[in-house]
Amino acid sequence: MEEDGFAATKLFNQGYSYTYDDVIFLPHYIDFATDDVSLATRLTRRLPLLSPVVSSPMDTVTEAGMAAAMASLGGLGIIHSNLPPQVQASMVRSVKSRRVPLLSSPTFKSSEHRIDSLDDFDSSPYVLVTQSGSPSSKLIGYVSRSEWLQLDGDKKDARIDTYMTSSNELVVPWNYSLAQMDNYFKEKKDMDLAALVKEEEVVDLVTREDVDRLKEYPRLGVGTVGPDGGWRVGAAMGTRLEDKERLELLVKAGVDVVVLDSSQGNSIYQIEMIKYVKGMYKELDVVGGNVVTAAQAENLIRAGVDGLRVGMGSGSICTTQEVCAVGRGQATAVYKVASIASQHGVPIIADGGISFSGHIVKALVLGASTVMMGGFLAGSTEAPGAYEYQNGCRIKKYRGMGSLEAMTKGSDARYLGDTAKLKIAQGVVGAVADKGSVLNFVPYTLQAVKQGFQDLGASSLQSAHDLLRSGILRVEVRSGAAQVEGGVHGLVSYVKKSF
Ligand SMILES: NC(=O)C1=CN([C@@H]2O[C@H](COP(=O)(O)OP(=O)(O)OC[C@H]3O[C@@H](n4cnc5c(N)ncnc54)[C@H](O)[C@@H]3O)[C@@H](O)[C@H]2O)C=CC1
Ligand SMILES: O=c1[nH]c(=O)c2[nH+]cn([C@@H]3O[C@H](COP(=O)(O)O)[C@@H](O)[C@H]3O)c2[nH]1
Ligand SMILES: [K+]
Repeated sequence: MEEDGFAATKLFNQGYSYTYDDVIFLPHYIDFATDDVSLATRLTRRLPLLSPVVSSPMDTVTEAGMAAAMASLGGLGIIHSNLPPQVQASMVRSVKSRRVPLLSSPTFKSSEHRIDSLDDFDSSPYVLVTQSGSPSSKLIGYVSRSEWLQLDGDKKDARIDTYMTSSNELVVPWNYSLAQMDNYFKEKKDMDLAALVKEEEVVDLVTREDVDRLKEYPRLGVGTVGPDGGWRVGAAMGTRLEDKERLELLVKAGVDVVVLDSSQGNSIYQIEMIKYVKGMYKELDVVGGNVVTAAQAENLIRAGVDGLRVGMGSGSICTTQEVCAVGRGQATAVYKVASIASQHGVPIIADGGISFSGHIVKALVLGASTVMMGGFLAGSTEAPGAYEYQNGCRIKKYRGMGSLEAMTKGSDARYLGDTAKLKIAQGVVGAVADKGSVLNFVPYTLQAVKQGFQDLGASSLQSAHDLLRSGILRVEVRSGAAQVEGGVHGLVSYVKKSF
């Protein structure tokens, strides 16, 4: 018999380090509709997700806004740790105190205060007025940016209570969903904002305009909701002594999972930290990594991890393979680590190197339970930072956590900044194009992933993994020419619009 394609085990045991673009799956048999594909999965042993997508713990990718949006999509955000532990913990709290994927962080004032300048409206079109001027007291009114701008010069400097709109009707429960917010605004025709209140504290405000914008995007499902009715959220931490204090604050804030953030997780530092976390906080799942080999994975599994993060040097901003000559092609890394982790029931996160939906299909079929993305999400509205213009293009900054710039900001200690003077970057600072809201492009991306699964005859992640391991699903390596052929070619010009 002529062999038609290869079983994955044959392909990945030939001494090559393959990346996603090197490999291609051969189609199998379709006996179900695209919408019958379920991408439901687990991030860790005990954390179920409806969508297999996770945002990277990077300071240009995941803060509270991204984490809330990822949770609303059924995925999860991991808040980076390149900031003081108190600030990271407050972001965790912020994500967990809302059920609409919006974050506006308004300025709070008391009625005797004055509005100093337009800066008070930087983060929100409204300033909220409470009895004491802090979020944890009774809401008595608000001032909108446009109203304040229309005031005469002198009036602008007057006490807020001389011109604010008084209202005691603005308040809605913190856990109102988008649909409930929409109903609220439909009923209250003359109201353009509502304040989310949790345990006597104003956690944020939602405007009619926000809700109308979100309604334009693909419909959200229930999202990743924890037992307390709030979004679930993860946080990154390191393996130093001071990270134990960070961990305590994160746990107090209600963090659902912690990720030990390192490029080479198979270290005495990480193994000790895994044991510490598992010993101290039995209910908390911990992700170890990064790893790219079975031996690394086995060590961390033995130490007690609940999930593994896979990838070394595959990230779009990574220079680790160039600088340190260590790493692995991401397709091989995912396949090899999944082979061992699946025997222990430990889910793996394929981290880095995702540029489009096909890469997600490859990662998931090769054994990952979720994909972690940095660059793919960094140009979105929800990523931290403001848009800028570069050569006429609207962009956002995206940088490696091992870039000199990110190290200087905060991760200095981890880079031996405390003991060594010679800093070596393992990442770059760059920019990515504006992609709009993740609430828009992620659902389309996931629909494309479902189409890939349908072509492979896999109606779920488990079924894809079974087809691959049994050798029914056939794989091949693409030659350089096959990769060119697989892309758009031979055109003078074209426009690529995917949805
Ligand atoms: N996935 C990837 O390919 C890569 C990711 N990165 C990202 O860059 C950031 C930093 O990664 P790393 O430099 O690997 O951070 P890291 O914190 O693991 O390591 C920094 C240095 O500190 C040392 N160290 C850690 N804990 C220690 C302890 N308790 N006592 C003494 N020394 C200790 C490590 O051995 C290493 O030399 C992370 O956000 C990571 O995700 C960086 C490079 C590659
Ligand atoms: O070599 C590196 N130097 C860095 O400075 C760096 N910062 C982040 N990361 C890793 O890259 C992942 C994101 O990759 P993508 O942009 O391809 O999604 C992330 O999730 C990380 O695993 C780094 N790797
Ligand atoms: K790279």
